[in-house]
Amino acid sequence: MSDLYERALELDAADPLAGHRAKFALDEETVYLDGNSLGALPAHVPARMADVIGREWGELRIRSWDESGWWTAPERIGDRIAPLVGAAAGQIVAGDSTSVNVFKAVVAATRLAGEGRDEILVDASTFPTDGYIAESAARMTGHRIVGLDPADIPAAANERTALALVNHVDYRTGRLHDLPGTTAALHAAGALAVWDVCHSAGALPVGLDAHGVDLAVGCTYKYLNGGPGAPAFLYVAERHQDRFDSPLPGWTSHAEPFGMDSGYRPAGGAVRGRVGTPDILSMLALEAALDVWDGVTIDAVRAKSLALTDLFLECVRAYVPEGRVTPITPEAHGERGSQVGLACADAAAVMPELIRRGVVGDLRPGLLRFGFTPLYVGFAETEKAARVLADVLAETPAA
Ligand SMILES: Cc1ncc(COP(=O)(O)O)c(C=O)c1O
Ligand SMILES: Nc1c(O)cccc1C(=O)C[C@H](N)C(=O)O
Repeated sequence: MSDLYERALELDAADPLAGHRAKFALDEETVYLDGNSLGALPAHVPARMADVIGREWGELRIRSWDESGWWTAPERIGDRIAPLVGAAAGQIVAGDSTSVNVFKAVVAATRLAGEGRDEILVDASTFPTDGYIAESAARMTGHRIVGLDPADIPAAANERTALALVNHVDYRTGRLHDLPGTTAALHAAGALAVWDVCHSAGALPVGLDAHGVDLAVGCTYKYLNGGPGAPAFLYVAERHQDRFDSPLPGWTSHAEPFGMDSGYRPAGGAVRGRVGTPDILSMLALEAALDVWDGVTIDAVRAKSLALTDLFLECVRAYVPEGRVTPITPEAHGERGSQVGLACADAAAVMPELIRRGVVGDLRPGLLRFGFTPLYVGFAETEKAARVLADVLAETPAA
């Protein structure tokens, strides 16, 4: 038995979150390191969905909008997400996709920023959808996009900056960007901070309220385990809500939606971020999935996430043949999210073979990406993943 394997067993034995794995539909043979793309299914969700479909839809039908709480689900679920991202109640609404919420947030931020600020700073390494949407929003609002390394955004913010749209964790490298410092620098320049927290929500403390973030968007199908295509969420800080002017003012964000008024009058609070009819089945699957967080602190999740990624990096260094992979995830804890990216010239051949052998990660161009979900990933399986990776690389000729 290797020293690292023994250490992994000790870490599992001392892991305060170890018991949470049983809440998920996972098999013991697979090492699932793809929760940063699609979180695992919480085991109780199918029974809840059978009730939603069979009774709420099948028997109550239209009455469920009121009697089963369907109508208020977006803001109710927003309040369940809120503590996980450091937000007080009443500031988050669940619904639509992340892409759609990026659009709402960027356009609304230009309106909050007011006249005379004609630049939108965008994280140049952003997940593509944010860049595409920001570019289109900028064309519509008459702003100019300035693409920057997130580390350079604080120094670049000036009197022309309306907002910056930044990813909290880089989807490729797993680098954790400086949310408090960047937000403070943007505010000092009179600009707004819009954060994409897709890769940090449910993985590490975000502190939206504590750090004075203006607007944020995130998805729920990764570390929040909401299911494929689960609704995203939009955070609008309370201080901005009265002036939040949505570019998609659908009827469900109206102050009196069933008044069927031909003139738009926005609802107060987070409801103002809604658009059209909520996707109830996905929404209620997400709501049920959030039960796995009962009694879990995000600090405990963060501590385990760092221990998992530390162990994985150490095992990769110890086991993997020299020169075949290069970690692109920062070593410093303060700069690391909950995933490890390994640059690998042979990634396209290696990842399918890894998956065939039961180690499920993600393939991105030239990159092997492994996500660590502390609620259900253990230490011994993390050590095993590095060992299997080493075997696959040893058997795969270098490109
Ligand atoms: C940072 C980030 N933003 C946005 C998205 C996707 O947006 P959408 O949920 O609209 O597909 C992803 C992943 O798919 C992502 O990683
Ligand atoms: N949203 C996804 C999808 O609909 C299909 C496959 C993967 C995804 C992802 O979430 C990708 C992920 N955001 C990434 O960081 O690469």
